[in-house]
Amino acid sequence: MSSKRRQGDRGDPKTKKGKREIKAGLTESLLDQAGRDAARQAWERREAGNHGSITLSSAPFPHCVIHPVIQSLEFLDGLKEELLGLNFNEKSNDLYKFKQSDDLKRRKEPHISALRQVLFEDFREWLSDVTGVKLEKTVDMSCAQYDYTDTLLCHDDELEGRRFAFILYLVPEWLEAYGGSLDLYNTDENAQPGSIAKSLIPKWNSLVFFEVSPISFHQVSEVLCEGKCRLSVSGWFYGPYLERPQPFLDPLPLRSPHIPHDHEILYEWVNPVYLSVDAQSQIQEEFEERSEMLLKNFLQEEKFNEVCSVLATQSIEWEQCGPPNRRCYQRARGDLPNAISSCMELLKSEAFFLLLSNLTGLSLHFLSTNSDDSEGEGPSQNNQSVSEDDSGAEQSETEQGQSEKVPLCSGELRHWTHGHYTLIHDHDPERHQFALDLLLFFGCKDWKEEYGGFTSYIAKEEDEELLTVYPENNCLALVYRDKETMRFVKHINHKSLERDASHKGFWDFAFAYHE
Ligand SMILES: O=C(O)CCC(=O)C(=O)O
Ligand SMILES: [Fe+2]
Repeated sequence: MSSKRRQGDRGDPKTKKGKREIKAGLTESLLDQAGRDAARQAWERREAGNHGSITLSSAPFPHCVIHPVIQSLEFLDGLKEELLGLNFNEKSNDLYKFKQSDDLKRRKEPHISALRQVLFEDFREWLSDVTGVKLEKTVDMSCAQYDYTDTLLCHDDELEGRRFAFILYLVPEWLEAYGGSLDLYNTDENAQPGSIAKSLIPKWNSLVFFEVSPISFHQVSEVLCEGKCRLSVSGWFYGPYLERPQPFLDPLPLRSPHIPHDHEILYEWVNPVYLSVDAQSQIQEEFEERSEMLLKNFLQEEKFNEVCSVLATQSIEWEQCGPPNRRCYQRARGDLPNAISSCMELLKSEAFFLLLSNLTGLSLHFLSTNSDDSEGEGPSQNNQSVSEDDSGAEQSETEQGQSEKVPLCSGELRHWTHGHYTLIHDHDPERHQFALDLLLFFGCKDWKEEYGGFTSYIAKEEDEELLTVYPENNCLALVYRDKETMRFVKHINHKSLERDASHKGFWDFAFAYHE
């Protein structure tokens, strides 16, 4: 059957219903033998330079821009028309937001077929020759459309067998200010991305390719201009599998036991409606069922307002958190203004651990009545986590062989503004753990869902969304997360600046509590 299909694809187009053959010719520089030899030599020596329409560069990792790449401009117009006629699907997750066409592997449109042929036959042959990598015939290409606020955040493209990534740009005249550049990242001694080393502005009829490697970190920066469509065809060439180095592990956030503080601190800070025994047992019942809870107006109003105004007006030392393939936001450090450090203290206090135990049914304090030893079961057997099918069986596992477990917490004050996000990644030390997540929001007035900045909880492997927490003033979100649950904060896009052009964004206290 495959030979039949191949024949069908390649049947002589001139005679087929008398149609004119559509061919996408490559630029002279790619056909010329002398140019090819020069490019091969330069690639081998990692030498930057121009060879006709080919520009080779080696920093921050080997890549190449070919402009122009296709000889016939008429062909590209036809191609663009066919591409825009395809069905596009909105794609959105932690890493990206853009529109992707149906797979181009089997499309029969004449220009798309011709492009497939020229890229995966003629160009692949050139690429193989120049780079010395034997490339397979595997076709992997799709069409992407990035509009206002779309982005593809920092990633390395690594997947078994991918050796070269390519992108053919079909964009109108493009300016740096439009965003949508292909940014290439520097990497540090741990092969983690840092700053942006180079931004490539997309150009009509240009093709970029780069070697996929453990350091080929890149992003499509957010498109900042309304009404501009960044259209491209991209994909990968496959070859022999390369060994990957061991992944870099993030250090585990520092966890500490509660700090001594009696319940006075609760009466000072927390809305009294959450302090009555009745309210707490009602909340606990609901939490045990749903594993999540939003407590509105959580702090007393004056306290909330005080923290808000300090956040907005007093100087706080913010540290940029990375690496960009994992996160991008600001974390408070150093000496904090009084109102802020007192709020931190509240969340770390013994009284607060007990309050959380009462609100959730988790055993975060030895005085909590939640450890149902009498039934001979683990402390929180009755707590179903946000991932549905959890039996809670792993609860009895001891952590790092500790015989006596002390409830612990870690937490930080974070600032969220345009361009910030967190990503799900395989080497998150917080993954595969049970935890009670706490988020408490400030400065979110008029924040809209379309800005991003919400926290999404998803089930591992499936892209199924379990729960989304939207930033909301003085709202305390509690989520019991299990080993199968992952979370991310959605990229905050350019629209967020319509709310406050001064990049104020919002703030949250983000804590995790472990039984
Ligand atoms: O469109 C671009 O410039 C890059 C696309 C990309 O990195 C990808 O699709 O993996
Ligand atoms: Fe990529």
